[in-house]
Amino acid sequence: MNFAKGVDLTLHEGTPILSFEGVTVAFKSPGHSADRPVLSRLKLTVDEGEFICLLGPSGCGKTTLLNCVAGFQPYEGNIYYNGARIEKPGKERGVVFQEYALFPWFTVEQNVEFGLRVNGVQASERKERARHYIEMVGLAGFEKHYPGKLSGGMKQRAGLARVLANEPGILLMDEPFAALDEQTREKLQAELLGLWEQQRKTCLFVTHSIQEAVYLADRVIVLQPNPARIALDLRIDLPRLRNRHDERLLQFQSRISDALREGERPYGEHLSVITA
Ligand SMILES: Nc1ncnc2c1ncn2[C@@H]1O[C@H](COP(=O)(O)OP(=O)(O)OP(=O)(O)O)[C@@H](O)[C@H]1O
Repeated sequence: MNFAKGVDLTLHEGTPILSFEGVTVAFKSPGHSADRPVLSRLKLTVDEGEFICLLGPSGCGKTTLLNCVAGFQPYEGNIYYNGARIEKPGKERGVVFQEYALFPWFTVEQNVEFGLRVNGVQASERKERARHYIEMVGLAGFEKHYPGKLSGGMKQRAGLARVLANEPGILLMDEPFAALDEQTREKLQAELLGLWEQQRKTCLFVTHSIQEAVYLADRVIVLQPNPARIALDLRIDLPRLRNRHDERLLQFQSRISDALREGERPYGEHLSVITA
């Protein structure tokens, strides 16, 4: 796999690709007659090629937001991807889950080919694309292995290859490395940036780790709950690959940590919305 050592990957096109306009999602809440809003009139714009990390306390609505973009979650308001309102799932929006989402009875190769088969891609192209993406994520030689024989990191590589093979324009990643040990997680973070350098796909990446967010993102967005609001929208304007001990990275971490703590104050004590 290609690594992006020393290359400035911070620049992006600056063209909006994804926009949220007044997005509201409310769920039934036990014991309450009215639905409880998780997202309320949320506004957000994402530029093409931008790598965004979403952080926020558990239950604040990160997955709900991602699910809306994936087309899994009905919502009020509008979310436009590439000019079209998102109404349902589409192969231009690829989702990478924490739990790998591999079929245990399929080999790596068959898992990677699965989405292509569903989308009617011809056998010869399926084989070629599977080979290409399996190699890209560093799993060449493991094509015939079943997921049960792979480590957590390898499973997530296979999960990534499966999504990349559909050649989506945007990657929606919901805590994809959360289940991995720290060493593997750090390795995959660097590898993901290597892939991102090659492909420059827009990424929306949910994480609970401040360190992961500042290492990966162009922009870190901190959400606060009830309903989700953007408490911080912070641009991490440092070249990649970043040194995890860089003083500037630590300063970004402490701003994010402050924004997360802000939500722990009793209602009414909040400062106004902070932006970078
Ligand atoms: N289908 C649903 N029906 C009812 N409530 C739901 C549903 N999906 C999510 N919720 C509620 O909406 C809120 C936001 O959930 P969501 O999973 O988006 O949060 P999150 O920020 O991703 O949390 P975590 O960090 O723990 O994964 C939670 O209170 C959750 O219980």
